[in-house]
Amino acid sequence: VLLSPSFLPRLRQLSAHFLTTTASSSSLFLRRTTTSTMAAPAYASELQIAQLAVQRASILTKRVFHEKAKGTVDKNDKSPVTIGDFGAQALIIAALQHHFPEDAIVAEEEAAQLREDANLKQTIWDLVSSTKLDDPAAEELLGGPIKDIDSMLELIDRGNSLGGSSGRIWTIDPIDGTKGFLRGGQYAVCLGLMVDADVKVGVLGCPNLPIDDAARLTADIGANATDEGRGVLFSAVQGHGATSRALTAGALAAEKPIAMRAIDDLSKATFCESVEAGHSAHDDQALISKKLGITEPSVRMDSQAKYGSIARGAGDIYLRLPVKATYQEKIWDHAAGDLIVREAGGQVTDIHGKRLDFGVGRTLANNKGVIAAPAAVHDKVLQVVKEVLGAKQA
Ligand SMILES: Nc1ncnc2c1ncn2[C@@H]1O[C@H](COP(=O)(O)OS(=O)(=O)O)[C@@H](OP(=O)(O)O)[C@H]1O
Ligand SMILES: [Mg+2]
Ligand SMILES: [Mg+2]
Ligand SMILES: [Mg+2]
Repeated sequence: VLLSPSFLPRLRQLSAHFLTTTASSSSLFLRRTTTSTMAAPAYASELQIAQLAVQRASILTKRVFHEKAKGTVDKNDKSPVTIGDFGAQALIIAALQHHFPEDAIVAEEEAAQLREDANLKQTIWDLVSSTKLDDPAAEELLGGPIKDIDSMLELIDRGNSLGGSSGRIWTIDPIDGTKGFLRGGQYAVCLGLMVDADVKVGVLGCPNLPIDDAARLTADIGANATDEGRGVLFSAVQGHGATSRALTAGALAAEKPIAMRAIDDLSKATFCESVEAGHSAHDDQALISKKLGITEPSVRMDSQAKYGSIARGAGDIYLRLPVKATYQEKIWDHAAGDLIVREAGGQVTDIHGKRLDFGVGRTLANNKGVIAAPAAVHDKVLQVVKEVLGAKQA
């Protein structure tokens, strides 16, 4: 039984519990916990695989980021998708499939367009098949390379789950902030695990954010910026706090706990919002900020890098007020960020004060907009949001 093929994934899953990385070395070490009865930390294996999978996918997105031609195609909804989005999704799902083959996956992209375009498919395959972690043990832990081009397409389409309120469901945004990615700004590789609709693990790879948690919040990475001093991996496990570490190309770097800034005077707060005016209502957000007494201009930044930034105290408030009443936010745009902010001492709700409900499908159909702020001041921010939006409707 132990050596039967069906047992292998479970065996890998178990062994991952006993694998841990060390900051001082670029390789993974097998480290046994002291007694066999000692419980592994909650979701330790899921966290480690998620972090390494996001790191590996980030290597691929960085390669594409530095290319002038990013292989952009338009999706049905006219939003852009690049070879980086498809490639990163394939690599993340390959690692999840290797370790947790029974789990459902809700991912943003699908392979339909690639099946019809041989060149596009080949370009992505060239990229995917030549991207690996530079630490052999870590790469092997993720299951190594994808077998062939057809397997790659199948893996991309494994992300087609409809989601729901029960069981284990991963959610992936292979490149969040694709428009920022194309503009040369911030973007994030996002992965979350929900169990019965509750986010248990959240990981965000932000290749263009400064490694330094104390760096001033800025969306601008500067023309001709290099990767020097950039690249952060944010993580959280429910009930275990949030951390940041340098994003590497191999084994995991040493982690540091992160926390939101304690702000007693809201006028000193910094708030961040989307770059695209079509994604959140800049005018309403400006009014709210003014009513809160905030004097600093907002920092406009693409992607869930906003959640990571406020979680480490580089900013304080993230407002995402709806532009269109009909738009439903996607679960992959929020799951990891929601957990990371809450584990860092924040609160995240919609504009009605409801927690984000990840259990109703691929979208946040029960929510409108997002307000993320330090727990102590969230109510005050919510109150002002309600005043401003209420006055508009009156
Ligand atoms: N109309 C509308 N309203 C709200 N949100 C929308 C809308 N259209 C798209 N999207 C989603 O926005 C995701 C990017 O969010 P950002 O916060 O990065 O926006 S912005 O680019 O900075 O403006 C973006 O994620 P990616 O597609 O992964 O980039 C979309 O899922
Ligand atoms: Mg998109
Ligand atoms: Mg997104
Ligand atoms: Mg995306």
